[in-house]
Amino acid sequence: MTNEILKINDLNKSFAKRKVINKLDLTVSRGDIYGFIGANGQGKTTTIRMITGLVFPDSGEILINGKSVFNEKKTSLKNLGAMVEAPRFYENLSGYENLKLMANLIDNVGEKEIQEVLELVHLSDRQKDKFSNYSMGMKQRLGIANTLLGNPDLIILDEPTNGLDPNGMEEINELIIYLAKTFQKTFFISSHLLHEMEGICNRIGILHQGKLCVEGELKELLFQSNVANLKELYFQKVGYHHA
Ligand SMILES: Nc1ncnc2c1ncn2[C@@H]1O[C@H](COP(=O)(O)OP(=O)(O)OP(=O)(O)O)[C@@H](O)[C@H]1O
Repeated sequence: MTNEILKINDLNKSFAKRKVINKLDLTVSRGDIYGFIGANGQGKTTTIRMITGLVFPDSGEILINGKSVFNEKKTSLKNLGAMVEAPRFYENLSGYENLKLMANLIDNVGEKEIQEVLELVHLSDRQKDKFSNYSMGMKQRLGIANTLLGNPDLIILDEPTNGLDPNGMEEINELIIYLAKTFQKTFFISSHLLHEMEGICNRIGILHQGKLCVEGELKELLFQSNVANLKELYFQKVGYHHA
């Protein structure tokens, strides 16, 4: 078992003639809460869609636990749970019914595990409510419950706190930290919310112009760059542009 749970080597992706991802290298180690940070349109979602096998790169390599997402798709993706953009569920089904449908797609996931993941995200007592009646925070938590089905080691969350109020954000952040500490889950979280990321991530990578302009342990990066926080680090590395 490799300590590098996610490894991206020399990844490239263009749409029409626009290069979005340009020689991207990235490493996530087991146990990290990794913040994948970048401004709007820098290619975070595109990268995540490539990691989850939804989009094909032009070239390069993505390994999960040392297994290629493109050459060994089934084995590599078995160890991955992902919530890409907003979680998509059936509005007229309950939270439970939605999870049950997702669980049916995964080998060896039964009733017990569905109830366990609902408990973990604090939705047990609302599992029979229709998804359409859930608050945004509840919808995100159901999305995270879905990523936990099948007990993967690596969880990818694309902007998990986008649109949530401070209380909803705190709930999601606490849940991520709890799952990482209690079940040794590794998280790869994309966001442009610097303060949020600083609060939960041990390691970060800043995506700028298609590649990482900085990657490493957050505390070390702040120390080495002689800055007080992630926001200062971000502007030091990326620069400040008037819109
Ligand atoms: N299928 C597609 N066809 C053409 N262009 C695309 C496609 N998907 C993404 N792009 C373009 O690629 C660039 C990166 O988009 P992406 O959604 O990956 O960025 P992002 O960092 O996730 O941004 P945001 O924070 O706004 O979600 C954008 O310019 C976008 O318009």
